[in-house]
Amino acid sequence: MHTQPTASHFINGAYVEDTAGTPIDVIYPATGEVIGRVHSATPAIIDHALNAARAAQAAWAAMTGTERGRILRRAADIMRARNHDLSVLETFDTGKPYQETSVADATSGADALEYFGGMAATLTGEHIQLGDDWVYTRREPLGVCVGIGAWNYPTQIASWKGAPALACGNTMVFKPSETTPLCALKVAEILHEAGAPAGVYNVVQGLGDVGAALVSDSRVDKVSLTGSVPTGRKVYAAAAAEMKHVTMELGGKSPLIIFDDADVENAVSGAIMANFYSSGQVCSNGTRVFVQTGIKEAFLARLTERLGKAVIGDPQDPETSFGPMVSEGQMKIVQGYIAKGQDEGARLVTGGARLDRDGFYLEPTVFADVTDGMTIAREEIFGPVMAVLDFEDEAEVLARANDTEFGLAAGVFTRDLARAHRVVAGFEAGTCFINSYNDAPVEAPFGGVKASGVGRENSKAAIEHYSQVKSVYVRMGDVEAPF
Ligand SMILES: NC(=O)c1ccc[n+]([C@@H]2O[C@H](COP(=O)([O-])OP(=O)(O)OC[C@H]3O[C@@H](n4cnc5c(N)ncnc54)[C@H](O)[C@@H]3O)[C@@H](O)[C@H]2O)c1
Ligand SMILES: C[N+](C)(C)CCCC=O
Repeated sequence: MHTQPTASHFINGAYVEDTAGTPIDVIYPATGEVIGRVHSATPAIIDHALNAARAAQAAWAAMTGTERGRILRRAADIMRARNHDLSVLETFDTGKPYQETSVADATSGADALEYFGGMAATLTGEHIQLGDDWVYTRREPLGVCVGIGAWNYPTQIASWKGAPALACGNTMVFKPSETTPLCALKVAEILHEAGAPAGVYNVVQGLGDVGAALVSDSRVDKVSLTGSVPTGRKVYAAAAAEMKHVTMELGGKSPLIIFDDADVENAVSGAIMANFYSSGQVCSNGTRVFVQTGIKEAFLARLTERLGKAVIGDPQDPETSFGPMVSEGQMKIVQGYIAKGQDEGARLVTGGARLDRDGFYLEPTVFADVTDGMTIAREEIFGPVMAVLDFEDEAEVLARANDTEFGLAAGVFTRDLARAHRVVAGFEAGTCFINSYNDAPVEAPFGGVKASGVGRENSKAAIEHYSQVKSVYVRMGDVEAPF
């Protein structure tokens, strides 16, 4: 099958193999078939990648922002031109429907490359006049950045981390999730085809042990992780031990509040986008759907009707709108949560079963009459399971929405815009939506508060997390000293 990569790793501008590393099978989630194999990075491969990134960094940073930006923008153009092939690969890697990958993955990666490519030339310090003396600041790169990815958006994550890092003059070693190792290799290939010098963007494969080895290496200046909260705690602690910079894009259990006065059709569309896109495997999903009692039955009836229209099947078929879980393991985790929901007394409105076909397919599932203490209302499920909770008034629902260790995202549907802004101001969440859900344009900061993360991806905010400011005091006259 054409998904077999040329080799496991991309280092110093070339594909590299070391078959001494543990084999990692690439499994197509729609069939369960093994469609490729990579090898986990050995210590020699990790060493090679970090040395390459270290060696390339000074010359990359010495280029003008215009030159670096031109390369990133060229990479964006190549990525867009290859959107079809990259989307097919993303679908093999993740099982997400081509209908999604063709509009949301390589396109989002290209947006990041284009946006930060455009911004690279504008990254400057400032001048601060102090009488005759003055201070100027230099915006400098951090050095070598390590990116570690989750499996739900492999092309997007590799690009969202790589683009701002490279724009600022850093180099990167990226480790994709072991579940989806293929797409990041293409990102590396494209960047180098666009003119990125050897060593500027490298990819190594592996499980958590490879990630941990990268995080604790003294050649690394910054770590950006997309992953679960438990992994985030470990990575943050390891990075802190050496005072490295971090970005943590972690999990969530986000609230979506639907008031009685909301447009039902839009609220249902928002709830679908907040729960069933990518078969529910989205970090920012609004999986605690608080519905005001006056609209509840109309909402549930229309939601069930709309879910009946999901086209579940071969994810490479452009007509398919709902695909499998990424892996058998993830499917089993989600099945465990569905069973827990039933055991704890939630009402199964629709779905709940595994499909009788090859691959890791679960039905879109909705539970109603969920209460705050139930496991499905407290833990991140990362699958197509929506929990609908009742509420009566605004103050009550806001307090319940915030009663969680997570704080990635939150949304509200209402026609009363004053209320919408008031509710959003009260949300303890980093990424919020009014009468919409899960939009993530590159121009907007994306990230979480509380246990959901540290730092922001995308937008101008990301620059703060991939650069540091040096302050230079310039005295124009004599120096006064006490003795
Ligand atoms: N906030 C966001 O932007 C965002 C985006 C996508 C996914 N996520 C989160 O990711 C999770 C799902 O992804 P996952 O199951 O791949 O997460 P995970 O935490 O299991 O793994 C994430 C990555 O970390 C690596 N890793 C594991 N242990 C490590 C260690 N000790 N040191 C260094 N690296 C280590 C893994 O190999 C993988 O590449 C969910 O919680 C989801 O919410 C967050
Ligand atoms: C672009 N989305 C759909 C909001 C996904 C962002 C990454 C989280 O999983």
